[in-house]
Amino acid sequence: MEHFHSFETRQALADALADAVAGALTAAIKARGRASLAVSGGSTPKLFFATLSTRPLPWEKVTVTLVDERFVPPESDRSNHNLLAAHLLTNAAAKARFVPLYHAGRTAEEAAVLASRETCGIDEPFDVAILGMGTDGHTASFFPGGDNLAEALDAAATRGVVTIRAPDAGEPRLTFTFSALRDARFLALHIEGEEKKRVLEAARAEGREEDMPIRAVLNRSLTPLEIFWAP
Ligand SMILES: O=C(O)[C@H](O)[C@@H](O)[C@H](O)[C@H](O)COP(=O)(O)O
Repeated sequence: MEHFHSFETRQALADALADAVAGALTAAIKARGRASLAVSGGSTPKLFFATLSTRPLPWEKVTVTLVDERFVPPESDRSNHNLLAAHLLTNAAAKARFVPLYHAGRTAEEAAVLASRETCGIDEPFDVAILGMGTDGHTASFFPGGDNLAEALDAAATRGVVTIRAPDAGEPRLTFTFSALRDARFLALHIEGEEKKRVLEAARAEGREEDMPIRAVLNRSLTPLEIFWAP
């Protein structure tokens, strides 16, 4: 099941997505005293992050982590941690607790084990998970041709963080498994531009998940997928 939300501008999308996320976090805090938010990196979410960061929430009760991370130090301009530090974990949201996936001085595999351990203290399921999508149909770090794709997409796999290496991924990646994302209480896909809309249409057509891993989310998520799109 999915709902498609279309906006005239990227700022209107950022406002609406920030409202929806703030609402979901507020509801979680009311129900359980705390909230969790897993976000994706890449270039698309900057405006949304900046907008969300100013929302007046009890951010000290919110734990933020990454859906996926590039295996680079946080100083790198390829780092999603770096992106969050600059755009999300600032303003009111500077009070949130951030749990990184990257670990210095470790192999990617060791970092995945550590990240799985450190993030398993976060309530399951995530209150909010926001996904992005690449024009090759990847989401999170579920890349076509990824060496660990079968495990990453296996709904029965242990929830946690695994490594993925893929020809188009650049550096090795750390990613939450599909099993850890598909039941988020609020699950959104944030995409912008006509090209990504066409890619989404192509993913909705029959085909193998391994070719366009976003299909796993479209077809097998346990929560209705809220798709936010602007030109
Ligand atoms: O670290 C990452 O690269 C991601 O989390 C990834 O899944 C991203 O959401 C898509 O690649 C879209 O990226 P863009 O927004 O840059 O198109």
